Amino acid sequence: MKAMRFSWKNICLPISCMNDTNLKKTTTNPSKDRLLLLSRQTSVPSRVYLSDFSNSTISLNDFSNSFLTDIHIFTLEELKTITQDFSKHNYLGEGGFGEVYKGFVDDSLKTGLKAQPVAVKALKREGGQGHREWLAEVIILGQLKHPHLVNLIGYCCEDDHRLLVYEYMERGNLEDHLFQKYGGALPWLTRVKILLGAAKGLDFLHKGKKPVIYRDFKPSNILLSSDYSSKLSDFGLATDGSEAEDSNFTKSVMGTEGYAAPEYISTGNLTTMSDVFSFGVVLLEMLTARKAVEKYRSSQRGRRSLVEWARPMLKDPNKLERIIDPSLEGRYSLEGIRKAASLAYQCLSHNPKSRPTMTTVVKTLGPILDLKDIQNGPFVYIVPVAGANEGHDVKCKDGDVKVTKEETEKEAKGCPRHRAGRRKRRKHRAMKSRAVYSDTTLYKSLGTSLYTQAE
Ligand SMILES: Nc1ncnc2c1ncn2[C@@H]1O[C@H](COP(=O)(O)OP(=O)(O)OP(=O)(O)O)[C@@H](O)[C@H]1O
Repeated sequence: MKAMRFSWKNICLPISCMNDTNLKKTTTNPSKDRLLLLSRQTSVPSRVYLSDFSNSTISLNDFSNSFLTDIHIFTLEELKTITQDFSKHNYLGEGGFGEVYKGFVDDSLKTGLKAQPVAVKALKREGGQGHREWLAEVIILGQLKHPHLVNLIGYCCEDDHRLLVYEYMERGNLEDHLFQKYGGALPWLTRVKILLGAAKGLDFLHKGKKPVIYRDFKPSNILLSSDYSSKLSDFGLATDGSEAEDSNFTKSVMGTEGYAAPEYISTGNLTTMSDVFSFGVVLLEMLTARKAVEKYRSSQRGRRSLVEWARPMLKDPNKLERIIDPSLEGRYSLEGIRKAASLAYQCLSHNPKSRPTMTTVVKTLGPILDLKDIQNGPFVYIVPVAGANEGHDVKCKDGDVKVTKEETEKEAKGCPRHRAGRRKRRKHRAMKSRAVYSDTTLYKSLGTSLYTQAE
């Protein structure tokens, strides 16, 4: 999905990817001196930060990439080969950075390269923001390795071409699953498992000496493996904490509408608590299967914030079930839902200091995964709502189209929906009906590791 970014910072770092053959061994630039020192290190190097590059004309190619962990440098020709010249058959999608293609690598391409499918992201060459984003991905993902961060396998930096090569994630991004682009509605425990993994990824980022602030936490940036293990991707907007000390670092607000913390939008002050707020938004999306920002032609202002709409109901046990994704068909632990709603409420606090840390979020979500008092209803087919964000208004069982009770209640509570063309949409949806699997079904088919806390 292309992000709807409400403001865009375009940092042009004075960095070149061309070899500087005249590079002197000592400079008057402390950042450059630090980089040269790091480049000569043979033992385990200390971490390199984004700010190390900001005042420097030094490039990644100017010194050995000793600080990058297991990162391969590819030529453009090699990446063309593995993606069949970026053919449309290999096309996976497009985001703000550029297009993404599937490829396959093995050690015939580079010695020591594990045989595996990969995703190759190619920077839009006309896009202004690209170089800083590309660099952030290489610097951060090239050094930080964790089971819940997508693995960066390598990069290409040739003339003005900037590409990134990641491990391939079989199930694509969470947004497509949650909003039912394909597959059945995600079962409750799968949602918890995905959230827990993503929370662990954020917690890891926040725990460093200089915390990494991810800044763009949203479902399209959470990738899923075959067993629904989640990994954070898209580190283009991430900041490793070093930039705040840098006078060149602008305080422009970046991110995606609906996910950014209110204090960050109003002051530009970015903290780890901004990520916690975004996590709360995604947690709310997982509970409701509604998008952070919903657009309505019929409503007065034309758009509605999920957070503002749902927040009052999160702490009211009598109202809570009204906002829960009806396609779950009640197949969830009520205690788990209540705990998750209470956690979302805390994450979405206006006061950043009242929000929990990601460590607390992980500790709260873990036990919810163990609550398996989940009802198993009959096997039903759900007709997904267009974008699943206009209200879960239509449910199809045995070919019937019915309007659910929730729909009536939601409308009564000021949750507007499109009326025009509804019949037409139902027909269209009925053709694309998808099965809803119970958690138990997935548990069996994917093995017992699915809902256990492996890491
Ligand atoms: N490692 C990967 N494995 C499999 N699919 C991927 C991988 N990385 C990206 N994709 C897919 O490529 C498409 C584009 O992803 P990308 O991360 O560039 O953009 P986005 O996150 O959808 O949008 P934005 O950049 O605006 O946040 C998405 O469909 C995504 O699921």
